[in-house]
Amino acid sequence: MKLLTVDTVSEAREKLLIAAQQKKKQIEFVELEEAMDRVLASDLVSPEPIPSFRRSTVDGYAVRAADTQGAGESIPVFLEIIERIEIGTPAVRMVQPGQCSYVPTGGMIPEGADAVVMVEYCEAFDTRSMAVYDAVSPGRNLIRIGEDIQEESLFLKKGTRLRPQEIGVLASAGVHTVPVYRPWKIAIISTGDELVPADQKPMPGQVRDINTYVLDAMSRKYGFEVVSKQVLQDQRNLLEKAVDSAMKTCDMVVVSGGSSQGEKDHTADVLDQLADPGVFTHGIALKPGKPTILGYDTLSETILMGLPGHPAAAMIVFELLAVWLYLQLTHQPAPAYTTAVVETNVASAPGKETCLLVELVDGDDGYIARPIFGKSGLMTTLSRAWGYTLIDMNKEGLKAGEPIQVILF
Ligand SMILES: Nc1nc2c(c(=O)[nH]1)N[C@H]1C(S)=C(S)[C@@H](COP(=O)(O)OP(=O)(O)OC[C@H]3O[C@@H](n4cnc5c(N)ncnc54)[C@H](O)[C@@H]3O)O[C@H]1N2
Ligand code: MOO
Repeated sequence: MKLLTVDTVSEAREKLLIAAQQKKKQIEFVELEEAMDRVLASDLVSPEPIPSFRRSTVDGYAVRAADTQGAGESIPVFLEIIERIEIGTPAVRMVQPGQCSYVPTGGMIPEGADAVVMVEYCEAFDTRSMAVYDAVSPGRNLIRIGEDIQEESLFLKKGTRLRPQEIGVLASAGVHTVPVYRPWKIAIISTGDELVPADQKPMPGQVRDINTYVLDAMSRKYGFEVVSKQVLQDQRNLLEKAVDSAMKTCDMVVVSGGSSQGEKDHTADVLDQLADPGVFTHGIALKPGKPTILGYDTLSETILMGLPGHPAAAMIVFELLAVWLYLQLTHQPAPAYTTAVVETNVASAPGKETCLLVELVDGDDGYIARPIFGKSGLMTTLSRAWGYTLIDMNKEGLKAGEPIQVILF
């Protein structure tokens, strides 16, 4: 086992990124129906404008706007009807001055016309002409060519997590096979002789397993594919076997517990022994989260992560490192944040970056961040938190009223 110095969060991130960039490109194509929640792996440029023809947004009469000037509720202008355009078929006849064509909602605007008057403002005068009671300006009640997506324009950026509205954009642009990042396969291993599943009543000295559930939920929230979840007794050979087998199939193996200095804390040794080059960080200048372990195996291209057993620390480290790394590599934006002023003075750990959990309450000039204090073994602190702020390791703390950035969970 190498002697390792403690890294700052940004040093640890940098090392993780360098390791993960060695992994092969991970792009696959999925059918549009399967693309929801996947992350786009290429910038998408439309070869054609959308819509490709001018469309009416109402049921009405396509007119030359200039012809309607002076029309009003009691003063109609009279226009000759030259065509009834059907939805889904091209408009045939050009609208000349003094003429109009009926057009349904979504129908093609004929040549010559530059606006549509809604049927409510039109009255048949005789079989061939229409009294129009509304003055419209050019462009009224129609969608221009390329108004949704311009020809040759970038309409969806690499790194976009596809929501239903993006599925709609892809459908409109005719992208039915979508380039997306292959989700990282992750194995979650929790260690501890004291752990029992959530559906069991713990005996004295035992606790219910939290981390497996939280890490599974976090992984799924951010789009990892969870391939295995195991809870192991604190036995080195069991951990070796589980990590060795997970490395064969996974992009990331996360072990919670056993990261510290106790007699049963084997995680760092095991990860370092099984991987090449192995562990590159054991200890981060972060509170909570100090005993974090990070490593990489070149042959299997696996990122290895040992998380502190304390549940709040495990979740925070996973968010700050595993999620951060995955978002970076898939070009996704960082989690959303808001600004707030901190409600009270807060002391921070000297020489360590402090992750301060906060609730947000409404103040006169925006949000007030109310700190949530509590040990990293307590899970409800995270459940109450709207988000967190990172206090720089060179700062002594925060002063009441100081503006901060709150990264939202
Ligand atoms: N002498 C020292 N002791 C400790 C140090 C230290 O620097 N010197 N660091 C403390 C800090 S900070 C943390 S965090 C923990 C990290 O410990 P481990 O990663 O070795 O984790 P464990 O000892 O296995 O567990 C710690 C704690 O968390 C509970 N736990 C573990 N796994 C789960 C789980 N899946 N679900 C729910 N709770 C879990 C476990 O029961 C312990 O209470 O070390 C400190 N000690
Ligand atoms: O720093 Mo440990 O990671 O609280 O609880």
